[in-house]
Amino acid sequence: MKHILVIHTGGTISMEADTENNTVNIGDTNPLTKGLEDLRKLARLTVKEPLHKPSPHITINDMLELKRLIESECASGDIDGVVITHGTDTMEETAFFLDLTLDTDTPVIMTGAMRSINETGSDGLYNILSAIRTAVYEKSIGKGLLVVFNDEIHTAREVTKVHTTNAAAFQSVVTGPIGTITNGSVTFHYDPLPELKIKVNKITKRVGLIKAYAGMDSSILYTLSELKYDGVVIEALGQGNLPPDAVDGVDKLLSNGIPVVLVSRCLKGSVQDTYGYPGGGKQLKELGVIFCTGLNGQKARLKLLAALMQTNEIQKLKDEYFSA
Ligand SMILES: NC(=O)C[C@H](N)C(=O)O
Repeated sequence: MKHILVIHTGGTISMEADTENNTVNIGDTNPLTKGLEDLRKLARLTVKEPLHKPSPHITINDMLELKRLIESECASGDIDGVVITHGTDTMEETAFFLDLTLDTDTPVIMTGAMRSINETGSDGLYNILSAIRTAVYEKSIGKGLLVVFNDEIHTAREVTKVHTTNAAAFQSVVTGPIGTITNGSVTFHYDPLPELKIKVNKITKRVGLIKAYAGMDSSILYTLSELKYDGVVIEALGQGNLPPDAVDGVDKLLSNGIPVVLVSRCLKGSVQDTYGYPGGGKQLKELGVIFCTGLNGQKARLKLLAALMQTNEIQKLKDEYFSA
C-alpha cells in the first residue's frame, strides 16, 4: 500500500454550515481529521494539520510553511504522494507557488470543496478520494502540482477558479484538464509543459497587482511607486495595452527601478507589442515593461515575488524568468 501524506489547511472542505444563521463557518476543530476512515483502504495515510484557515486568510508565509513541511516529510523517502486540502478562493495561488518552488517528483495533489462537510451534496470527501486516487497513480509522478476537483485534474499553471459556488468551480481555460477521473480510474490526456523552478526559502518583497480599465490614469501606479513596492503586475487590456494616461505611472515605476510585469486581463491569448498608439504594447515594451504570457495576474505576481528574491535587475528578470 502506498503511503500518502494528507495535509489539511482549512477552507470550506473543513467548514460546517450553520443552518440557523445561514452562514458557513470554520470551527475549532477540522471535521476532516476524523472523516478519512474509508479512504484508508486506498492508501496508508499520515495526516497533518499545519493550518486551519479560510483560504482568503492564507499568506505567502503559509505557502512557504507548506513547502517546508512537504520537503521535510518527503526527505525520508517514505512518502509516495501528498494530498493538500485547501480553501478554493486562493487554491490556484498556493498551487502555483508550490509548483514553482518545490523541487520534487513526488505527486503533490491539491483539492477542496464548494460545499461544507454537513451540507447536502457535500463534495469534500469525494474530492479527497479522487485526490488520493490521483496521488497513488503511477503516471502522476513528475507532473508537478496537480489540482483535483469534480472529477477533473488540472495543472497548477493552467487552473483557475471560474465559479463562485458551483461544484465545477475549476477550469484549465486554455488547455482543458490534463486528466479526468471516471469510475475511480485516473486518465491523463497530455503531458504538462516543464515549469521553471525558483529556489526560495523566504519572501521579503512586496509586489502589487492591479487591473487596467477603460479611462485608467496613473494615480494608483504613482502610489505604488511612492510606497516603494518592489514590483508591480498589471492585468492589461487585450493584447497588452493601457490607456494613455496610465503610461506616465508605468514610466515612474520603471525609472525608480521597480519592475512592471504585464499580463492580459483576457482569459486566453498572448501579450505582444503589436499596437503602436500611445499606451499600446509597443510603447510599453520600449519603456522596459516585462511581457508575460500564459499566467493570470495572481500567478504572475507570485512568480515575480519569487524571482525578485534572486534578482531585481529588470533585464535579468525578463531574460531568466519571464522569457517563455
Ligand atoms: N469553497 C471554498 O473553500 C471557499 C472558501 N471561502 C475558502 O476559500 O476558504
